[in-house]
Amino acid sequence: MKIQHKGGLIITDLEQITQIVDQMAKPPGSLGLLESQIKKLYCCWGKLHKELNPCHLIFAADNGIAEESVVRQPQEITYLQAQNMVDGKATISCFCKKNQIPYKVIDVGIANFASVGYNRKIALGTKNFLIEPAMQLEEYNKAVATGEEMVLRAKQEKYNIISLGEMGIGNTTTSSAVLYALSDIQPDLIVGYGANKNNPEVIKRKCEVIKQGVALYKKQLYSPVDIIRCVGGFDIAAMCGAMIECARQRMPFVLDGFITAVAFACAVRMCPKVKDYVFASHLSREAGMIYALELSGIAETEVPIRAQLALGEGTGTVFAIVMLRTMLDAVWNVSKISEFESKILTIK
Ligand SMILES: O=C(O)c1ccc[n+]([C@@H]2O[C@H](COP(=O)([O-])O)[C@@H](O)[C@H]2O)c1
Ligand SMILES: Cc1cc2nc[nH]c2cc1C
Repeated sequence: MKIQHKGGLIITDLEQITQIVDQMAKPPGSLGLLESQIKKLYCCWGKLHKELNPCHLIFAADNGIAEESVVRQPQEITYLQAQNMVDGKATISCFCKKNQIPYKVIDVGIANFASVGYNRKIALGTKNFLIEPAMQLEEYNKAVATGEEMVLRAKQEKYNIISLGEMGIGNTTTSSAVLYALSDIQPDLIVGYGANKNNPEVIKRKCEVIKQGVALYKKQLYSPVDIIRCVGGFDIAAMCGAMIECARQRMPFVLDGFITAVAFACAVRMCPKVKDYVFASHLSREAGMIYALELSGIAETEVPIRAQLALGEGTGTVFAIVMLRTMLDAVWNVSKISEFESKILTIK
């Protein structure tokens, strides 16, 4: 890897990137996690970029399991909120616009005959996994291919970092089911309120559904592919495909909350080098978040933001992008500590 720093210095490895950050006029290490993140960013790219050029991808889909009383929200909200995103009227749209982050909404399976954003609709939602597998292998493959396609497009469009978000009523249940099947961590630890804050009935029902669903397919769940296909969702499959494509393209990507973290846990199992490209953004309020991160080897200390967020859509990623963008600018514009020395000598 060769990176050219201002002043013509050629940087050939991580040690030298470290040097640039350490040479900034500040006490060594005083920018904490931002320092290690910026070093990781350059390792991902393997070349000089002075600007962060982010693209935010939101995968939207419905989940058949929503009909099992695991949510209090009507399924139609997936369609309506995805449309709000496209129309600039969702939280993620406002967050992105305010921070000059282009975003794309990709319909991978909203349960409405009309499509929203990029039409990559695979079906009108997945199936209810208490009755039959959430999706067929062919459908899983289509979702993964859509994730890959969107990352390849972003690469061609010269974006140099991807952030991921999702929208789908019922997807905290599919995510907990996937995490349970992947890890065997007990459901009561990894089930949260989702979009139904402080509703204990929902938690109880989610735990039952997850145990029952995973037991139903026990003999088929050998790999993350089987798990996503049987109890997951199109959004999880698409994000998994996107993350693996990011690793192939040397494209760093930013996680949001629980659903993205579960997709990541699957992606890492399938392709361990995905871990070299991931940036966590926040610690979602959803109970399973910490377990999903831990399972995929991300320590709590690597997560920059704790703000009790639990919205999804990729809202937490926006703040992580702003942090990275701000730090990148400082790396190239803060003067060097060595410049103090010459000035002090001059004064003397
Ligand atoms: O990202 C998270 O951590 C997160 C936590 C709770 C809820 N959500 C969002 O809420 C929806 C899923 O909640 P639920 O209760 O319908 O499973 C879905 O659209 C997610 O984007 C997201
Ligand atoms: C209104 C609403 C917006 C959302 N955005 C992501 N998940 C959501 C769930 C609901 C219910």
